[in-house]
Amino acid sequence: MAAGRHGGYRENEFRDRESNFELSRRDFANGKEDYDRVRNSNGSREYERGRGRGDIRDKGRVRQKDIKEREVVNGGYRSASSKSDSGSSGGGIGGPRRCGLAARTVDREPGELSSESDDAIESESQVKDASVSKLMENGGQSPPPQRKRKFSPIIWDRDEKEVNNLSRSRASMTVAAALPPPPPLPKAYRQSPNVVPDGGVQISPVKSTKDESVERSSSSFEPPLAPGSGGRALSESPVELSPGSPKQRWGNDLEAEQIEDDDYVPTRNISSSRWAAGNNSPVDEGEIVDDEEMPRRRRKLPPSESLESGVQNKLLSPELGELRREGSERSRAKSSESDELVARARSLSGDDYTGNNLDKDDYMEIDEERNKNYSSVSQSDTDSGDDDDSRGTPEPSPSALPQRSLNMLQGCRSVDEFERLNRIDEGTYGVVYRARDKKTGEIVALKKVKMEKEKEGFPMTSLREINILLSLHNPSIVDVKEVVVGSSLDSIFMVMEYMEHDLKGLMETMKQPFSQSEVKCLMLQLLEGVKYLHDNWVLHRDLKTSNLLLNNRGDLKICDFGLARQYGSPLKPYTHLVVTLWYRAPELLLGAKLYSTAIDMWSLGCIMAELLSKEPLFNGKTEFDQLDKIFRILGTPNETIWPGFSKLPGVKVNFVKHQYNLLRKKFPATSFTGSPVLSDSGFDLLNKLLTYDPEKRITAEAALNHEWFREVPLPKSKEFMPTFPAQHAQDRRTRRIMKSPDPLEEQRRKELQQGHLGTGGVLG
Ligand SMILES: Nc1ncnc2c1ncn2[C@@H]1O[C@H](COP(=O)(O)OP(=O)(O)OP(=O)(O)O)[C@@H](O)[C@H]1O
Repeated sequence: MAAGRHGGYRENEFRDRESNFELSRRDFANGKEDYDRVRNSNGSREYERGRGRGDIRDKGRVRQKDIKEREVVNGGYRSASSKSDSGSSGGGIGGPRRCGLAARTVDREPGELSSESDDAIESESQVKDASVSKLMENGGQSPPPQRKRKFSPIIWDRDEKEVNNLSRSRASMTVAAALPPPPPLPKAYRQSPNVVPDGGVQISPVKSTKDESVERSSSSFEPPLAPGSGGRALSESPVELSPGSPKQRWGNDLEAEQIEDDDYVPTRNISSSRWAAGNNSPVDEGEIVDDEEMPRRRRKLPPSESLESGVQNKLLSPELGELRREGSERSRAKSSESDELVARARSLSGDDYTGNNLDKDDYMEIDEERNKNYSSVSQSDTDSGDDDDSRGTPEPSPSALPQRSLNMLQGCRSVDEFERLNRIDEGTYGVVYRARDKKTGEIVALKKVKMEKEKEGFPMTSLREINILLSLHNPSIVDVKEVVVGSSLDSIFMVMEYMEHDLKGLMETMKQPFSQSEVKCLMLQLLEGVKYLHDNWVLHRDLKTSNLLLNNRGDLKICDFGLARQYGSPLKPYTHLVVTLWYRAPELLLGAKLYSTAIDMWSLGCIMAELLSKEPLFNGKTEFDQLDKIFRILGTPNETIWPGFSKLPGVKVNFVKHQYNLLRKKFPATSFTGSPVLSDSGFDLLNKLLTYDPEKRITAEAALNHEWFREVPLPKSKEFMPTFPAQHAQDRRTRRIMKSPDPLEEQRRKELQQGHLGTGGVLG
């Protein structure tokens, strides 16, 4: 399938009248060849090469230019001290090798690095090329010549009543037998399955995505570990460490009181938890939690096979387990309760579970009534509500769930060990606070799981998010350090690294959009994160600018995995109501029965356009309006450019036929009107991300290799990215003037209207 993925794009995609001839001619002449060259180019991973090494000569040169130009760019630039933070993870984006393109200094933007010294540091780079994507490739040296998407995309048939009924009946075991086999994730696997052209599965050795160099590079961004901090890092920003007045104490000011009220949710007869019963009083302010005691409890798990082997071998992909194990201090520093939580969260979310490994004594007694209450966890194990896990993923028996759900939180620290500084934002699934770890002084973000909408148990979206985020380790994915609990078991917080901005909020404050070289820097990081996700069988399904965090060191990180999903695992119907409307792929809008990683790539196209123009590309108000906006800009698709289009459930009437692709008008090569300019190759990438046919849409890996990243202006180094005043003191909600419609709200509305699950699609 992947083999033909991009083959037809150039011939079939609409182009606007002006650019049509030129682009088509170029594309026809060079299209396949270009693409193959880009895809297969050994020297094409320049960005990754550049990561973590920093070209000193170039830096010096560019810095001077940077200083001259800093006035003209949004925000300021980091101080020299932060610039010198070049040993950091990734160290900044090195200048890609030009592969024959001669970059003129005059074409460079501030912070853009030359690739002149690439050769000189090549050998070093081969050691340091630690990005996960690189490591997924053969030998860590160069991409394999024909890397394909690993597994057939997902996949379901919403219309098949039989399937739906079976799903709903949760007769998972029997249904599973009739379904396609799961991705090969048996325990012993240390390999990643790749689809080969003949459709078979090719097993290629998988490298740990968290090898030492990754660790080295990522941890170099981290502040030193505090002695006795359990490996947690000290605050990255000492300014934040001003002693909090009593008013600042968590749950102590007015809002906090309110929050604490909110936090309090009846504990559903949970009486055996450490917080509810075992240790009745919540941990007092200032009280030091007995760190010794908690691990002791946890260690009842047989270490050899418990969570690490049981979970990590089975979950997202074998690599992840290795990642976590082979890690580094940072990985080890993660509390083992997180591991336990992962395992248990997984058990709750229906993943295969090695619960037998748990020492029975580790469980607490739970009466039958609790069992009843907690079986709702299983009931609510749906994908955004309308799908069902039962098709093939064996679920733990309801009677097992309560024990696990209770134990899952045992051993977690209390949220009282954090001082709440301010509320950052509130999303669909949780409120996010900025807080300070009282022990270490580290500034973190705490995402409180929203419970109020989940009458029937712990929200599965949150379990999934916790589960996935604790498993993923990549410089472009926000790091979840641990999970802590509030005054009741219903008050759960994810402790994340704190990031000063999200891109949506940031762009709302910027006077000018990001420059091309800045967009390249951001897109490269984003693509690396998405490639890592897709390589590890995860679809994000809600990529948008508000879910992309940026810190003042130029690091971009993907957050909000509430809608994320493993793909390739045995199967269940997935909702098409994922991805916030503005970033939602046309196949989802049209109710396609199959979807896969390509939906994330469409979102990336929308994000790239938004970064360049500072405006959302398609800001529809409804699904229909969204499609209409897309068709007006890209042309109305048809069978020629998108085979299978006419059979999509949503295509039940004739759409107005917009004949041309007008995208180039929005992003011209040159502009006198202030429109964002984009070179031919940049436009080519944008077009490939916004390709209608998901089979032809570009993959994250191919996008990373796109020539746009090798041409001038080169990607700006992270350390030369502009800095912006931290928005932490503000509630980001107040900055959010426009917010794209929320997919879950939309879903609820639809379900209410329909009274049942429709076939999906705008007209379906
Ligand atoms: N680690 C973090 N550091 C700083 N801010 C963060 C962090 N994580 C999230 N935020 C802020 O909180 C906002 C909401 O977070 P998140 O998207 O995870 O919540 P959500 O409830 O899933 O939101 P949504 O409604 O977008 O799905 C983000 O847009 C971002 O502004």
